[in-house]
Amino acid sequence: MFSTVKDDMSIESTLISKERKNAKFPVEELTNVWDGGKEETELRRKIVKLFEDDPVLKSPPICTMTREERFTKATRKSAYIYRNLIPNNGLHPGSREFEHFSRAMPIENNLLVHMIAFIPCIKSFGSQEQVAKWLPLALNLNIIGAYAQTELGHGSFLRGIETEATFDKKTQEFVINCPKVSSMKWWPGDMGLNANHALVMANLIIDGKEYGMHAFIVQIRDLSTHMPLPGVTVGDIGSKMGFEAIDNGFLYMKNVRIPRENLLNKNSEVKPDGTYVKKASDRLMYGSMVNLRVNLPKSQAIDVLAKACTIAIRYSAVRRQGLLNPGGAEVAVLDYTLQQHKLIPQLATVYATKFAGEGIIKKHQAFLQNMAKGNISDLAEIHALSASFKASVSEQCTEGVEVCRRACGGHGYSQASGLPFLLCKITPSCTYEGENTVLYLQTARYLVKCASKQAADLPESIAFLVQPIQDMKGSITSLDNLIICFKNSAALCVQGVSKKVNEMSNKGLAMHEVWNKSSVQLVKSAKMYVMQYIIGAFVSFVTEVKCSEPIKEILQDLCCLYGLHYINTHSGEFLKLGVLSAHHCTLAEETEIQLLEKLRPNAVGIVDAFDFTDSSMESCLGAYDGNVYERLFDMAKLSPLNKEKVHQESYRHLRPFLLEGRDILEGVKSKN
Ligand SMILES: CCCCCCCCCC/C=C\CCC/C=C/C(=O)SCCNC(=O)CCNC(=O)[C@H](O)C(C)(C)COP(=O)(O)OP(=O)(O)OC[C@H]1O[C@@H](n2cnc3c(N)ncnc32)[C@H](O)[C@@H]1OP(=O)(O)O
Ligand SMILES: Cc1cc2nc3c(=O)[nH]c(=O)nc-3n(C[C@H](O)[C@H](O)[C@H](O)COP(=O)(O)OP(=O)(O)OC[C@H]3O[C@@H](n4cnc5c(N)ncnc54)[C@H](O)[C@@H]3O)c2cc1C
Repeated sequence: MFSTVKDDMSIESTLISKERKNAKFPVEELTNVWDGGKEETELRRKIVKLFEDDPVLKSPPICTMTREERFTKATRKSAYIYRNLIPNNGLHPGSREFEHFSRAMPIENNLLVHMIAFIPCIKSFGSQEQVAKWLPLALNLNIIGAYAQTELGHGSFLRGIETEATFDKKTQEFVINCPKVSSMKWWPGDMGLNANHALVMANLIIDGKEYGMHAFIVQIRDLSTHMPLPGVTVGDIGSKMGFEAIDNGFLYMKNVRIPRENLLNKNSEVKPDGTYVKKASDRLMYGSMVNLRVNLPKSQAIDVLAKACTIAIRYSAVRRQGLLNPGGAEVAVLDYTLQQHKLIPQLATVYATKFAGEGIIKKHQAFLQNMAKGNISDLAEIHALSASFKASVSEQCTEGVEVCRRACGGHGYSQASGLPFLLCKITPSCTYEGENTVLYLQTARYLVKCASKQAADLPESIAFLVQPIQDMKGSITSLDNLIICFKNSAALCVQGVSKKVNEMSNKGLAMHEVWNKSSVQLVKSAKMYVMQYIIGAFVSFVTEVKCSEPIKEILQDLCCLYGLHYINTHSGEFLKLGVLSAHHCTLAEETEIQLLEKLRPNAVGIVDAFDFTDSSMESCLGAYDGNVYERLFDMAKLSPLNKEKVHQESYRHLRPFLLEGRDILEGVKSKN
C-alpha cells in the first residue's frame, strides 16, 4: 500500500560502521569476558540460533499485535519451548546450556512463573515422595502451576495473608477458603488462564489453632476440560502497564478440599491425628524468594538495561542534531558530553551489577550446600544481601532504562524503538519478588543488629561495619580508594542510624515507633551497604579477570566511572558523612567527565559486545546496521491502523464536517 523509500547507502549505516572501525579494543574478546569465556559465547550463540531459526517461534513484531494475540502467541511458543525444544536439545535445567536460555527466549513468553517459582518450590518444600509425584508432571507441563502468595489485600506483609487451610481430620483433607474479598489471590503470573494448579500460600489451621503460612498444592482447573473446579473462581486481572503476554490472575477459593498429602511437607507436617510436626526453621519458608532474588536480576533487569543501552548508544551514534563547531557539519548526539553523561554511566551499571550478581550467586550456592548438611547459619547474611541487591539492581536498572529512553528524544517514545516495552518490562521488578522499600528495611534490620556486635562475631563481609574507619591514601579516583570511600560511608550510615535507634528506644519510645521514625535513614544505610558490596565485587572482578590490556583498561574505566557517577549524583550524602571533602567531590566530577571522553570512542563497541541479535530487541533504533529511519518507516507501515488507505470508522465520524469544509473551500456554501 505504501511506496518504498530507500537510500542507496544510508548515511546512518556509514556512521555506525565508522564507529566500529574507531573502537580501540577487540569486541569479540569483551563478549567472551561478558559470557564467562569463549566457549560460553559459542554455546550461547548456538542456543540463540537454535531458537531464532525455529519457524514455530516466529511472529509479527509485538507492537503490531493486540494483547489477545500476544498472550496466545506467547503461550503457543512457551508450550513448544518447554515441551519440545528444550528437552529435544538437551537443555535440561541445571545444564550449562540452560544457563543461556533466557537470552534465547522469544521477546515475549509465559509459563515462566511455572518454571521459576512453582517447580523450584516443589523441590524446596516437598518431601522426597512429593517431589517424585509432582515434579515430572510439572516438568512435562502435564500440570501447570502458579505461585499464589499475594492477595488483593496483602503482598508485602506475609503474616497478614488471610487465605486459610483448615485441617479436617474426618476426611483427612485441608479445606481452603478465602474468607473475604481482600483474601483473594491476586497477581500470580500464569494463573489467570493457563494454570490448572497453584502453589497456594495459606494460613494453616488445626483445631482452631493458627500455625502461619504454609505451601499447599491446589488443583484449580479440570485436567480434561480446563474448566475451573467447584469452589474455584479464577481469571485474568486485566490490562497492566506491561507484561501483556502474561495472564496475571485472581483466584477466589470457597471450601476447596485438597488431600492432606498436598501440604508440601519437607519442613513441617500435619499427621493424620492433627499433630503438627515442625522439622526445620520457619525461615526456610522464605527460601524460594531468596532463590529468585539471587538468580533473576541478571535476566530480568541487567540484560534489560544492557538492551536499552545498546539501542540508545547505537542510535545516538547515528542521530545527528546540531553543531559543535560553528560552521562545521552536524554531529552525532553521542558527541555531546551531556549525552555521554546520560548513557555511558548506564553501561557501567550493567557491568557492575552483572559481576556483583555473579558473586552473590556463588555465595548462595555455598549457602545451599551448607543447608543440605543442615547448616543455615548464613541465612540471615544471604537474605540481607540478596534483598538489598534485588532492590538496588531493579532500581538502578529501571532508572537507567528510562534515561536511555529519554535520551532517544521523540523516537524513544515510539513502541518501534523497543524502549517503552523494556521500560514496562523492568518497572515491576521494583515491586514483585519483594517491594524494594520493604526489602531495604529487611537488610537494615540485619545491619542494625550487626552494628551492636563485635567484629569477631560477624561474617567477614560485614565486620567492616564495626571496625575503625580506614584512611584513603592518594587520589579518590583510585579503585582501592573507591572501595574505602563506600565502605566508610556504609559503616558510618549504619552506625549513625543504630545510634539514633538506641537513643530513641533508651528514651522509652516503643520499638515499632523508633523503627518508623528511623526508616528514611535505615533505607539509606541499606542502599549504601549494597553499593559498597557492588563496587567491591566489581573491583575484585576487574583486578582478577584474565584478559588483554585494552579490555582491562575499559573495565577499569567503567568500574571507576560507576563509583564516581554514584558519588557525583549523591555527593551530599558523602559530604554529610564527612567521608569526602568538597575538593574530593570536584575531583570526582572532573574525573568522571574525562572518563566519559575516554570511553566515548568505544561506546558502540562496548554495546556490540553484549551481542544481542536484532530480533531479540525488536528495535528500529537499536538494530546493528544503524538504518534507523528506514526501519522506523517500515514499522509504521505495519501499524494495524494503516491497513487501508482510508480508515472507514474515523472517516465516518468526520465526514459531515469534511464535506462542509469542501463546500466552503469550493465556494458552494458560505462560511456562516
Ligand atoms: C531485579 C529483579 C529480580 C527479581 C527476581 C524476580 C524474578 C521474576 C522473574 C520473572 C518475571 C516476572 C514474574 C514475577 C514473579 C513474581 C513473583 C512474586 O512477586 S511472588 C511474591 C513475592 N512476595 C514477596 O517477596 C513478599 C515480600 N515480603 C516478605 O518477604 C516478608 O513478608 C517480609 C520479610 C518483608 C516480612 O515478613 P514477616 O513480617 O513475616 O517477617 P519478619 O519481618 O518478622 O521477619 C521474620 C524473620 O525472618 C527473616 N526473613 C524474612 N525474609 C526472609 C528470607 N527471605 N530469608 C530468610 N530470612 C528471612 C527476617 O529477617 C526476620 O529475621 P529476624 O532474625 O527476626 O530479624
Ligand atoms: C508484574 C507482577 C507480577 C507478580 N507476580 C506475582 C506472582 O507470581 N505471585 C505472587 O504471589 N505475587 C506476584 N506479584 C505481587 C507482588 O509480589 C506484590 O505486588 C509485591 O510483593 C508488593 O506487595 P503489595 O502489592 O502488597 O504492595 P504494598 O506492600 O501494599 O506496597 C505499597 C506501598 O507501601 C509501602 N510499604 C509496605 N510495607 C511497608 C513497610 N513495612 N514500611 C514502609 N513502607 C511499606 C511500599 O513501599 C509501597 O510504597 C506480582 C506483582 C507484579 C506487579
